[in-house]
Amino acid sequence: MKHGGSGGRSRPTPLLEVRDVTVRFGGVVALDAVSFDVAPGEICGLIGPNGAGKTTLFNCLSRLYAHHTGEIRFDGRALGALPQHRMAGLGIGRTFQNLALFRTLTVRQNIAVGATCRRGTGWLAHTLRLPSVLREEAEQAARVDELIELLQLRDVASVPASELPFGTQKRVELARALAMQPRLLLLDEPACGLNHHEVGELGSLIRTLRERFALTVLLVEHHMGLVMQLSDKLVALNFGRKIAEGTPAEVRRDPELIAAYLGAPAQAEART
Ligand SMILES: Nc1ncnc2c1ncn2[C@@H]1O[C@H](COP(=O)(O)OP(=O)(O)OP(=O)(O)O)[C@@H](O)[C@H]1O
Repeated sequence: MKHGGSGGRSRPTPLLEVRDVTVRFGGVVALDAVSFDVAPGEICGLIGPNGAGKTTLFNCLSRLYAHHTGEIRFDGRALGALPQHRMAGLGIGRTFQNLALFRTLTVRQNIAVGATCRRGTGWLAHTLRLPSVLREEAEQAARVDELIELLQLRDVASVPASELPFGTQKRVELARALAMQPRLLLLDEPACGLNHHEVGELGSLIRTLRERFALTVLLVEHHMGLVMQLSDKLVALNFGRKIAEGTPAEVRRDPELIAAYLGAPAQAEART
């Protein structure tokens, strides 16, 4: 049974609903009427060959890109209707394919930036140092400490991010995203650049984090071993179109997906 399911009878109300989303860059159709749902608590893998549209979809979910048609709903609310500055507090956290850390800030400071994105108190309360502000700051510091422990960053907490190995920087970025207390976590190629041992650890870490923080996860990943063993369901894209959706066992047998990865002639159609 899928995590977050209800005894296999009916699926719960989706946390994320993607409906007929289309994005064009000039003549290139990066996403072509893509639709799928992600249920609360689910780990959904988004797969497809290079240029399939996976990052474009992530960028639409973070409102970095606007979709031309269709609708994206998070917890029942249309994302397009929200001003961009409200996104940070909405409950969608993400990591980036090429890392987006503040390089000169320490590990602790990077993670703390994520925590302050969720600040609920206003500037006047901060100026007056009201008890609510002190309480909030204590809670944020405790969350940063917890994330430093969970992601095994204690020994490097005072080290500038730029001085750390790539795999450690990825854990810092993950911690910063979690500090925002997301309900939906978007992971863009978390296994990229990691060695075999680190990929194994990453799989267990993502599971642990899902349980600990009641997360729903959307995962873009080229590492098929990881995405197949971790995901409750998969959505496969090719040339911007959804070509398959289902459990890993169902999707891995899909002829169109196999052809897309092997580059069969049938898939060589232009997308313009
Ligand atoms: N900002 C942009 N301007 C123009 N074209 C873009 C832009 N972003 C993406 N594209 C194009 O849209 C298509 C989908 O790209 P996207 O990066 O979403 O694919 P992807 O599945 O994430 O690929 P990869 O696995 O290589 O990261 C590609 O043809 C890409 O060149």
